[in-house]
Amino acid sequence: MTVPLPNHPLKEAQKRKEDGRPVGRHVLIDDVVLQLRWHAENDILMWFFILAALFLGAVNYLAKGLSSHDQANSTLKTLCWACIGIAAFIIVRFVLDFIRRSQLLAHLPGPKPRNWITGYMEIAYCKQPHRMCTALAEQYGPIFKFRILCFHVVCITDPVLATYILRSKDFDKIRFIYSFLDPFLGGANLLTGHTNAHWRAVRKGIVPAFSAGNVRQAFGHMVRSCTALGDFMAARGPSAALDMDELLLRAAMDVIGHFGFQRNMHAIGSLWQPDSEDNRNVRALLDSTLEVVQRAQIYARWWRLWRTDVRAGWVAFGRYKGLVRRLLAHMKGLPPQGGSFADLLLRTKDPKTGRLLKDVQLRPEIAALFFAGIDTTGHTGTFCLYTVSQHPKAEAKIVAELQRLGLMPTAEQPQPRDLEYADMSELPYLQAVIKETLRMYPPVGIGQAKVCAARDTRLGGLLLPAGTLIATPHHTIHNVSFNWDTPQEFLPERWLRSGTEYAIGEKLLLPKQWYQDIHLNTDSMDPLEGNSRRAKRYFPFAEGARSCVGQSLAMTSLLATLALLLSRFSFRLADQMGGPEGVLDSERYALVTGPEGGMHMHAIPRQPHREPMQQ
Ligand code: HEM
Repeated sequence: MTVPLPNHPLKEAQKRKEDGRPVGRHVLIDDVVLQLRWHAENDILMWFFILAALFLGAVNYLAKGLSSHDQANSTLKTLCWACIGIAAFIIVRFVLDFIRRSQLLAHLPGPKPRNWITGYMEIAYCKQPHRMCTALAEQYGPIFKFRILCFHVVCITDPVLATYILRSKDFDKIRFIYSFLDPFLGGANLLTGHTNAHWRAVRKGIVPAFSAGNVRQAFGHMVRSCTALGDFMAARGPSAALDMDELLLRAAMDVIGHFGFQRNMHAIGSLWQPDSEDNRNVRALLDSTLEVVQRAQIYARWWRLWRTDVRAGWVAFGRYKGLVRRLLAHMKGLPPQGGSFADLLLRTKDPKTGRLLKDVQLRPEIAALFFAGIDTTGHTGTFCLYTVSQHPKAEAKIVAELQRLGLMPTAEQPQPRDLEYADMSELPYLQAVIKETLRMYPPVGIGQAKVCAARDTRLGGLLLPAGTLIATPHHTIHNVSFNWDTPQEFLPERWLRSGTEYAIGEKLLLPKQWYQDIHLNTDSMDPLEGNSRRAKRYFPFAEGARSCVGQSLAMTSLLATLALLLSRFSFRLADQMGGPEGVLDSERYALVTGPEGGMHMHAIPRQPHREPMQQ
């Protein structure tokens, strides 16, 4: 069906040798040409030859003045011309390839670039590219294309094709884009690396840490941390406009610190002592995590060290790395506890050497866990509180659910019983609220699948030329009118029906030939078809092999946090947020979508409320 795609053409030749397939001369030439093009697209080889030509030219010029050896000069000249020739060859090949790609994709609809050279660059630099993509999908349909510089991007929001791409092994993450994070995380890691043997070893090694048993074990800590957060909010009183985003990021940091590394991060506890060393550390850590996320786009201007924000970004990355080093030292000092994240990671072996991972390999994995877990969970919790505050009927239903479980203070029972792990499965409406919020505000809004084909690839009836980036933007898939009824409405009730995440109806969005050889269906009424055969239209945690490893932890921690906070408080948006329009305006995508400047809310205690816990 689709041509299996390697990430690098040389690897393809190697694989062919390993599989015992012929590696003829023409195949090798093909590989070399592909390799040159691959490098040209990554600029490396082209720049190498251009710089080499310039260098040799300069040496030749100097040598002319200093030496009378004509032969040396002519050798340098020849080398110089050879470099120019190779660089020109790469450029010509690249231009021809670019034209070919443009022609092959010409039949797809898409916005016209405002500027011929940069293409549709504004989507890469705007504050809300996820919303821009959604608007484009409404205008151009389930498949459209745009170009950023020389990169052609095909955006796929059709559920069948998107599900196929996310599940298929033929499409990998594009390292070119993810590798921009590596310097900040200390190297390639579970999140940013290729789907290769190393990734498989790490993923397989740490997956058991996220088992239901381990999440259950961490539950007591989640409850204690959120109760302390509630006590802090109660002490501040209803008139204070609390930045709920910061508070929930702190809660997420506490959960991940404890879950992953059995380390008390004091993120909530230190709120009581704003001038303490602990709070300063947490603030620095929080800032640096935020910096890593919000300033990830810094790569575009990392060298502008005269700019204070760029310098602040670098300082933050330095702090982040310091934290990771301390966490690794802490992990190594822990008694071995079979099954914990720290223990499993320390026992993971490098598939190349067969030895335990080295410190340089462990650090990026630790950084990635913090990076991937804190902002996603924190911002989701924030948007949940926001949506509930805007929908009193939904809030009333959550309150009724909590009341039924005896988790709300009542006149007869002013001190409700403690939240237990078993309650998590008894909160279907609150779960529906979280799912609906993740539909409308998926933190990874632009989606995971920036996958790149290294060879022409057939995707159903669509031929994707080599080098095309494929995006399956989660926000768009979740919010376009052709995938959902009334997508703009906050309707947790839709999640009370089973199978809501699957594409519904017999109707396919595109002509039948677009789906050739893709054996996924959109008939959600057929229970005989396994879920793996059904097309999805909901991917907050992505899908397939590269889906979120921490989703069970995230969902449990969100449920517990929201149940505890909503049982004690009712939330009202602070005036300074400027109402729903202001919140919409503040939304900012920087790898993760969050409210820029925080989400300020008043926490109004429900009567009668608990006594604040003594710190
Ligand atoms: C509401 C919360 C969360 C959401 C919506 C979320 C969403 C996602 C998504 C969409 C991806 C794929 C991203 C990409 O490949 O570009 C991802 C990957 C990942 N997430 Fe999460 N995540 C959440 C919480 C967490 C937590 C709590 C952890 C760990 C403590 C975590 C750890 C990871 C890791 C390690 C990956 C990379 C997995 C791989 O490629 O093998 N996430 N997450």
